[in-house]
Amino acid sequence: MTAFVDIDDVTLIYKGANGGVHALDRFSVSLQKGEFAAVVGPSGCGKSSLMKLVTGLLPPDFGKIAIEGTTVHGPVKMAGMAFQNPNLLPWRKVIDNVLLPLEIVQPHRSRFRREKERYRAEAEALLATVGLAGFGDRFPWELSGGMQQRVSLCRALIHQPALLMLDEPFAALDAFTREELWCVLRDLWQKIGFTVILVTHDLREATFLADKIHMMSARPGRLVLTKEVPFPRPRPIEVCFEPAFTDIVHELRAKIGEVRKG
Ligand SMILES: Nc1ncnc2c1ncn2[C@@H]1O[C@H](COP(=O)(O)OP(=O)(O)OP(=O)(O)O)[C@@H](O)[C@H]1O
Repeated sequence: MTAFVDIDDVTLIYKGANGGVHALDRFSVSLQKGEFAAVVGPSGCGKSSLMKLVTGLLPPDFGKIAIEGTTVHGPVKMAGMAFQNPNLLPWRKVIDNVLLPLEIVQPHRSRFRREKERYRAEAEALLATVGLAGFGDRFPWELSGGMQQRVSLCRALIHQPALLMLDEPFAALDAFTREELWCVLRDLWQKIGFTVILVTHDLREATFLADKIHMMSARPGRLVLTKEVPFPRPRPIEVCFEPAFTDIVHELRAKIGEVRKG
């Protein structure tokens, strides 16, 4: 079966003085449509760089990336993105933050004025799905960090992207809110069925959410391990307390400890 995302033998070197920074080295991973993949690895190993390559914000020096069989040569419109910082525009109401990509990305952009009411209804429905019904008219600064991150997920998904790219989206949240947001993401993914690449430092997060966990070496990032997570779907949060879950987290932690030492 053709991979939905095919990262094929990519190398990335940031040019600069002293020979530049060798960020990724011959990295290959592929994802099937609808798959949930997590990428973990030591700090600075090239995880965010990989996200930039997959979304077409940077070209690889060697190797190639293809999405649905088409080689990526520039920004990938079918991707939604969310980061550690929710990056909401403080002068726009929550609903207008969620609607922002539709004002930018075609074909929505040319329809936006004419069909604004329909788009608003879709945004309200998405906000309700993440537990923010009735919050559309608030401003971002009236919301907690966890609520802002829910808005950021809605903004990433409003144009119905086939691919969702998440770069440590829950890292700044407290442990309890983080687990709530894991469940929000799990439910959105199960309901909508997009493909996900999640970069995270949190091995419990990766094990709870992902179908497969890809571990990178210290820089330059190479693929050192792919771990399939065997727990059936839908996964209740209680799975995190099962011995088999803890075993996987320990196994990953031990491996990261080894690769950090090089
Ligand atoms: N624009 C850039 N120019 C030069 N070097 C860069 C640039 N962006 C990243 N790097 C370097 O490339 C390497 C990989 O960075 P990257 O941000 O991809 O790592 P990361 O795994 O996401 O890090 P962390 O886990 O700390 O967020 C680092 O050594 C970083 O300093």
